[in-house]
This record gives sequence, structure tokens and C-alpha cells, in this order.
Amino acid sequence: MPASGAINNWRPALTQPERARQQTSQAIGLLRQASAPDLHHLGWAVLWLALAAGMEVLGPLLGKRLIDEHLLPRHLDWSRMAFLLGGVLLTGWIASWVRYLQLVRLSGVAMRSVQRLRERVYGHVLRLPMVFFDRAITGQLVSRVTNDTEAVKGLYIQVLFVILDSTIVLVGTVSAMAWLDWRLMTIVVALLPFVLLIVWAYQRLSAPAVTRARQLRSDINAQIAESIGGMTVLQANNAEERFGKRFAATNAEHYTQRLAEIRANAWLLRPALDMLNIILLASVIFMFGQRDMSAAEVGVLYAFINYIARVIEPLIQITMQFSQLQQSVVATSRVATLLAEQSAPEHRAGSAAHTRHAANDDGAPAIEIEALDFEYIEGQRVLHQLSLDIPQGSFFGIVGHTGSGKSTLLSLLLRYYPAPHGSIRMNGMLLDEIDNEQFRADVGLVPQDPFLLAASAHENIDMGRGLPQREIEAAARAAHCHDFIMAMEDGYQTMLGEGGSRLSSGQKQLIAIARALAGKPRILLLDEATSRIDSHTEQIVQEAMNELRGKVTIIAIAHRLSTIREADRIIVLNHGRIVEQGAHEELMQIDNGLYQRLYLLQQLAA
Ligand SMILES: Nc1ncnc2c1ncn2[C@@H]1O[C@H](COP(=O)(O)OP(=O)(O)OP(=O)(O)O)[C@@H](O)[C@H]1O
Repeated sequence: MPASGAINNWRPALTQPERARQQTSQAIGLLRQASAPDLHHLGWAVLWLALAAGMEVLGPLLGKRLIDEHLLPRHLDWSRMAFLLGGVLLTGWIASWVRYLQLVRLSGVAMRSVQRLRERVYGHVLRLPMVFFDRAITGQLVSRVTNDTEAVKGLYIQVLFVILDSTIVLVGTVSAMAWLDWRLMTIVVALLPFVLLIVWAYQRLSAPAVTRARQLRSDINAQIAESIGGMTVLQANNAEERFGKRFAATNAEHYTQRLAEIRANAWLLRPALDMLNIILLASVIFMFGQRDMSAAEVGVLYAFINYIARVIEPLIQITMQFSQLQQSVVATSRVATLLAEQSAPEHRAGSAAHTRHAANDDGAPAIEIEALDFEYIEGQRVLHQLSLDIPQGSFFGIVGHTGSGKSTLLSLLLRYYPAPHGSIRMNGMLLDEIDNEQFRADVGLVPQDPFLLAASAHENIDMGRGLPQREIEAAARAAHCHDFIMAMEDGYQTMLGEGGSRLSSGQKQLIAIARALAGKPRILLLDEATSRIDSHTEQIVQEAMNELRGKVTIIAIAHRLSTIREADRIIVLNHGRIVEQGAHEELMQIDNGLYQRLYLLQQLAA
């Protein structure tokens, strides 16, 4: 049986239309959730939109009356003319003002939705179980949290509202034309499908360039990120010029593709649409010329000339938005899929007191492991029937060949993977029964890779706990890193650079130990904390551990056996099984034992 269902979550493949339907419903669902607190703003935005569109349709109607009723018949009723002219100007002014209000409302809703969604996605990612990160690709995850959440904004402003806006203007304008002169309206409407045809042809022509330019943009980002991340290797291999040339080639192709896109716009889209505009105007004027000129119809011509531009533009907008809509829906549905990933189980709160009680009064071992089996992939067992008791305050070392299961055991003790077969108890309680906060407070970890933040020494030890300076210093002293921190120009406030770049590997490791100690853990797990440090720093780490003896339960994985030589008990793993255990001297007595061989081999190498 697999250790976790999440590792093998097989689902039947969807057909293209099924996937499109699923993506659309996911996107709509997410959009609804993200904007739920702002629903009233959305209502206002739609209202402003309708008002603006109404004003835009009304303006030419007033203009028509001014021409037909006053200017052409020379019926100069100044007050009424001023009223109509004022109306034309006012409707235009109100339309742009209301559009501004609508945009402000809408942008607010869109940006707040992105903000909420981004926080939600990031918070969700922080709670995902380790099995998820085993198969996750960092760049993609970052893009989900940053770019894809931004697509929600695109969905609102660029797509949904542009389509809604354009549709309202289009329907309003065509209705006004029909009311004025349905025959002329028929000519305009008959020619409108050509707009769709032109935009469709433009998109067909420019689509390859648009897609390629987008790919190249992400290639450019990836190349920059890769070069910065591997700058030491890059410079050491004298590869600056080669990388520079590779970048220039990608950049040049990006330029060419963008140019092709702009050319398609300049050579096809705009001229063809302008031509259609002219044909429309000419047709309306021609039809108009066929009739008996009467004063009452010149105003209609004026209104139609005004309306023609207002019909073409929304149609272009609607057609152009469809490809954007598709992209936004796909991006939003990717966010929804990430949010649907199951979080690590929330361990119930309220049992903290019980944990302490069990530890203090029952004298339960710090760790009790019983018949533990584990596999990452079904059928490939990594740990076999492990049983082990680690008393409070003791120092245990875990050794074994590469791949013997040491880090896996540590991951299980850290609850990174769901409860496997067999049981693990900590301070007398099953791991699953300890609430999250208490568990994280009780267990400290010094990982193999110290992972320092681009922040000060203080922040790196504190890790957001908000500890007072004296506690930070006490932890740093216990980890023997106080002196070198104080030797830096700003002491604890010295910025350590990205990944702690201004520290040596050993110093980073000591800061990581201080960080773990600052949490005052009762159990301290060290995952090959001495693998990257020199013998002198190793001695410092050993001293630090010796000082902790009896106060904290220490479980240390070590490739370098000198680190755990002093341990109370050393567990030797081989292919996921405990094959030997005992103190250093005891294990050295086992003739041709695994530990003895490992130890002698290391002595030889030294
Ligand atoms: N996330 C994972 N998914 C699938 N298999 C894994 C995963 N992590 C480890 N394994 C496999 O589990 C086995 C034990 O690996 P583990 O990392 O626990 O060994 P280790 O003793 O810590 O090795 P090392 O000393 O090299 O760190 C290996 O065969 C490894 O390939």
C-alpha cells in the first residue's frame, strides 16, 4: 500500500471540450470567490458602465435634433439650441466621467481580488504536504502565485468588462440606428460581419508570432534566473561570452516575433478596418443620396456617421478579447487546481498540555518507533519494520550508506509525510495527535542545507518568532556563533546576503543550529549538519551538542562518524533496516560489522 494517496493520484484523462468546460467552471468559481467581498462594487461598476454606454448613444440623437429641428430649417430658437448643444456636450462629458468612475471601481475590485487570491494561494502552498513538493517545479509554483493570479485581474478588466461594455454599446447603438432609420441600419449591420472576418484573419496571421514571443519571453526570464543562480560556475568556466551570445540570440528572435506581430497589425488590421469604415460611410452616404433630400434627414446622416465608429470599435474589442479570455481562463483554472491540492492534515489543537504532561510525569521516551514501514512509491519499501526507543535527553546518532533511509526516517519524525504503517510516538503521544503549534515548538531541525534568508543575523535566528535580543544571543552563544556575529560590522543587524552568501559554510551551519536552539526545542534533529564544515567547526558543533546533553534529546544523522562518536547510542541503517545499534565502542567490537567498516574506511581516508 502506498504511504500516501497523494503520490499516486491518478485521474482519467479529459477530452478537450471536457477540459475547456472544467477550466471555465473552475475560473468562474475562483472569480466569484475572489470578488465575493466586493460584490456591491461590481454592481456599481456595471451600473456606471450602462450609464456611460447610454450617454454615448444619446449624444448623437441630441445632435440629430439640433440639426433637423433648428439648424437646417433655420429655426433659431437659441435657448432650445443651447439646451440641445449643451446636451451633446454634457452627455459626452458625463460618459467619460462615468467611465472613469467605473474604471476606478473595477480596478479596485480586480486588484483586491488579486491581492486576496495571491495571499490565499501563498498561504495554501505553505501548508501543502511534502509529497507535493517532491513533484513540484519551483518556477511553475512561483508563476502560479505571481502571474497566474494576475490573470484574474485580466479576466475582469481586459476581458469581461470590455466584452460587457462593448456589447452594451453595440446593442444600444444598433437599436438607436434602427429607431432612426431601419434601412440604413440594415446596410451597416450587413457589413459588420466583415469586421469579424478581418479580426479573425489578423489573429490567424499574428497568432504564431504572439505565441512564439510569449515563449521567448519566458526563455529570457529563465536564462537570466539560471545565469544569476549559477554565476560562480558560469564565471569559473569562462562562459560569460557564450551565455551572452545565447541571450542575444533569444532576445533577437523575440524582437523579430514582436515585429511580425506589429507588422500584421499595421499592414492588415488597421488598414482593412479603416477601409471598411470608409465603405460603410460611403454606403450610408450613397443610400442617403438616393433619397429626396429633406431637411429632416440630414440629422439622421449626422447620427449615423457618429454611430458607425461606435459600432466598429466594440466589435473589434469583443473579437480581440476572445484569445485573451482563453488565456485568462486557463491561467485562473491553474490557480484553482493548485488550490484544490490537499493541504497537510491539520493536527488538532488543545492537546499541548497533555503532551507536556506525558513527558514530565509518565517518563515516556522522547521517541518511540514501533514496526515502522514506509514507501514513497507503491511496492518500493524504503523502511522495514523499524522499532526504536529514544529516551528523553539522550543523544542518538543515525548512520548508514547513502540511500539507507536516514533522511526518510527524519522526514517521518518531522511529520513531512502522512502517518505510515507502524507507529511513532513523541513524548508518549502518537505524532498525529500532537497539535501543530506544539509539535513545531517541541521539535527543532538543523537541515543539511542551512537555508539562510537574505536578512540580518538576528532575523535569521529569530525566524519571525519575535524573540528578545537576549534569547537570540543565548541561542547564538549555545551554537558558538555569537563571536563571529559580533565581529561583523553591524553585529546581529548585519545583513547576511542572499542564502547567507557572505558567510562560510560552517558559519551558516552554526547560524542554523542557533536558529533551531532559539525555539527551545525538546528534541533536536540534525540532518548531516557537519557534512560541509571543516574539522575545527565540527569540533565547535560537537561542543555545542555536548553542552545540550541531558537537556535536549538529540538525534543526529551523520556521514562523518566523528560527529556522533560521543553519542549515547548509534543506530546503523542498511537498506531501511536497523542492522546494528549501540555506543561507539560497542559497535567497534562487532567484527566486520557495518559500523566498524564505515569507521575504519573514514579513518583511512582521513
Ligand atoms: N521523495 C522521494 N520520493 C521517492 N523516493 C525517495 C524520495 N526520497 C528518498 N527516496 C528514496 O528512498 C531511499 C532512502 O533515501 P534517503 O534519502 O532516506 O536515504 P539517506 O540514507 O538519507 O541517503 P543520503 O545519505 O544519501 O542522504 C532511496 O532509495 C531514495 O531513492
